[in-house]
Amino acid sequence: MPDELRKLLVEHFRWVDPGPAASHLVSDVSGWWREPEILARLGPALADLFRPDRPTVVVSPEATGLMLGPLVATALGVGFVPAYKKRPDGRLIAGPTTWASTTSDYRGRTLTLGVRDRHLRPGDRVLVVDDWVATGAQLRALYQVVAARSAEPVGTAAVIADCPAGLAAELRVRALLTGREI
Ligand SMILES: O=P(O)(O)OC[C@H]1O[C@H](OP(=O)(O)OP(=O)(O)O)[C@H](O)[C@@H]1O
Ligand SMILES: Nc1ncnc2[nH]cnc12
Repeated sequence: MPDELRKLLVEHFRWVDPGPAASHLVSDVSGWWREPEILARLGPALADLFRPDRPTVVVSPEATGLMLGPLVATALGVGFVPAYKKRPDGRLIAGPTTWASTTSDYRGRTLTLGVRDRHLRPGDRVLVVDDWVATGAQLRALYQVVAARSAEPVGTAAVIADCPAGLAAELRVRALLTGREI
């Protein structure tokens, strides 16, 4: 386990109080991108969690995942595919796209996540990468999208697994930190 990196991740993470109207603190991981050592080591550390599973592609949801996923894909020597969230303003993603809706996520939202069809091939071994797993709602929707494209979700590499061990096992989540450590 990369203990030095784990220490740096905790050090450069912030809980932020958005103000009196907010019901809970929000996470701020922006400090991770500002720290060159974290930026250099995070992709390889997450990639190592799944190297033996031989992923052929990395998929991550917007927004934070779009920064993290390419670091992991580069470390694995595979390609990267962004997953988009359907927008309330109706703006479309260009090209045929497979969508799946989430159950209620950690903020009580129901989201619809989509991936362009041409970027997932039958037989692809898909590694989902994200910063945080809470209810697993977004992961479940992404796994549905992957399966609908006849590809296989091998699991999820996350920085923080803030969920029960049973859920992490069911969704094949491997993480660098638990919710209690942050
Ligand atoms: O386990 P869940 O309940 O599905 O929640 C976890 C997801 O929620 C957060 O993203 P968010 O949608 O807040 O987007 P962000 O990356 O823009 O912060 C986080 O980055 C995960 O993608
Ligand atoms: N970014 C985040 N993702 C999931 N759960 C959270 N709880 C607080 N911040 C979070």
